[in-house]
Amino acid sequence: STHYRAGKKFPGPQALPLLGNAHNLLFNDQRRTFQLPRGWAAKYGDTYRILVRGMLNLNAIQAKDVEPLLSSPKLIDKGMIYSLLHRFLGIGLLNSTGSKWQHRRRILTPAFHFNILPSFLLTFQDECRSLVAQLGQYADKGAPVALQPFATKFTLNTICETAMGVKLDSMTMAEGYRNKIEAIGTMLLQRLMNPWLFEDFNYKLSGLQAKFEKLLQPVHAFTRTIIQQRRELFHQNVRNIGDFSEENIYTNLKQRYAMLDTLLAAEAKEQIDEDGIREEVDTFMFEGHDTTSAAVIFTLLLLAHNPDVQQRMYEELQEIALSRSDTDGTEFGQRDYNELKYMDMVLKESLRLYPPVPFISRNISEDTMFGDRLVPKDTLFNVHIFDLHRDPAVFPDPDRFDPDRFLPENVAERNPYAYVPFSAGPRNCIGQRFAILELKTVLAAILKHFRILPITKREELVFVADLILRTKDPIMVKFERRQTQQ
Ligand code: HEM
Repeated sequence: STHYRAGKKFPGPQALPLLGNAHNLLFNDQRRTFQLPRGWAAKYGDTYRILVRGMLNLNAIQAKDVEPLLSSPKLIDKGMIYSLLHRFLGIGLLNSTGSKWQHRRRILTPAFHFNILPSFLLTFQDECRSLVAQLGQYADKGAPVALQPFATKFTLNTICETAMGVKLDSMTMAEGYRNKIEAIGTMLLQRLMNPWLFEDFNYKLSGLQAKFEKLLQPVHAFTRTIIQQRRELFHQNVRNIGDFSEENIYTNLKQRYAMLDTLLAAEAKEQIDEDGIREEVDTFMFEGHDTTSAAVIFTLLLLAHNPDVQQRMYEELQEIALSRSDTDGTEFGQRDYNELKYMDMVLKESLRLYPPVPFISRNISEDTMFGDRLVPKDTLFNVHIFDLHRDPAVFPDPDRFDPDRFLPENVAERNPYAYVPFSAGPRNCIGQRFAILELKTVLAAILKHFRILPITKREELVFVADLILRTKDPIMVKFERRQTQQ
């Protein structure tokens, strides 16, 4: 077939007649499933192919093939794995395509404009105060901290308030909602790990479908209730304001702006209906919390092992605090966070080594040339961000943590597609600036109060296959109060 012939131009493990490479993929546990592509990346050192059910499956690990894929305005269809998310998220910004995606992206882009970020910053800082108080209790006891529950609670609270305008901590439903979101993640993963469960028929037969629906029901109901409550508030306000113009939505509301308000304004203009709003709100809740949580965890781990880097970040924070022109409050403003150039480099290097989204996937929607090789329509084209970020030709000694890799002069020398933690091109992460500001806020808050001491070693990390970069065992550090606090 076309796929078989096209595949011959790419290196890859031997494919068996009929089976293709199914024998390589089946019966692996999560740990081996994560390791398998790492081994292939090292062995082939170039985009490699596998054949699954007669379909060509290409795996890019270098900028030269990532660039034409991600920069293309045409190759924007997501891979089939994303269809597992349909029942949960509907077909929203993350997994829609074509004109629907374009329309939604146009509606939602203003919600992430840099003018909006300051209102989100207030929420980040509220949640940081609560996080620092919790970590302080562990510091005082000298007890180790397993980072995941703290980081996830922080990011889920933050996204709930910024996307939906709901403070989770104030609600009895909060724990329940958090637990269900986590259980949904676990079930999605279970399905991902067992390809025979991909078929809806098999999923139903296994009894898992019913269990999944039972989890989804209250989560969807929660989102729907929030939308209805917020719609009432929104229309009360808008009646006063008199129109739906953008500056009114963002600046004149009595309550803090939430992304949902942008969707409600679009609804009032009949650009989206209630199910559409729910799709987008659930998408933000899903995409916006686990990713950022992973970034918090791995950055703290790296800092625990690099006290000199912590010290430099701490000094930078003090420098900015001293040089501030707007001394109206004690908290940093958006401009102050923008000045944290060294912290920025540290974060970038952390997202290089531990990209929260280690893997993305596209369905090639038309025959396309990659260099001198034809990639036929309906090829599944994966980008292994984890391996791309460890290309030794671009990042020498790739496992070494070195923020200087992101000095402007070093960045200038690289192909920008060699480093894509937020993807790139038309389908890049809409929440990128939001995430970076959130990460800077939480790092600043933690470094101001604590030294981070190591417990888990980097060499001990055992990664497991998942939608988000995750380890088999908890990642632990210790927090120690700084003597001098300002
Ligand atoms: C460190 C944190 C984050 C990382 C590493 C990250 C990474 C990514 C990546 C790699 C993609 C491309 C996915 C693909 O091609 O399938 C993406 C898309 C997306 N992200 Fe993020 N993300 C982060 C935070 C966020 C936040 C905070 C939000 C929302 C508030 C968000 C919302 C989205 C959405 C809606 C998309 C789909 C965009 C589209 O297809 O038009 N992300 N993200």
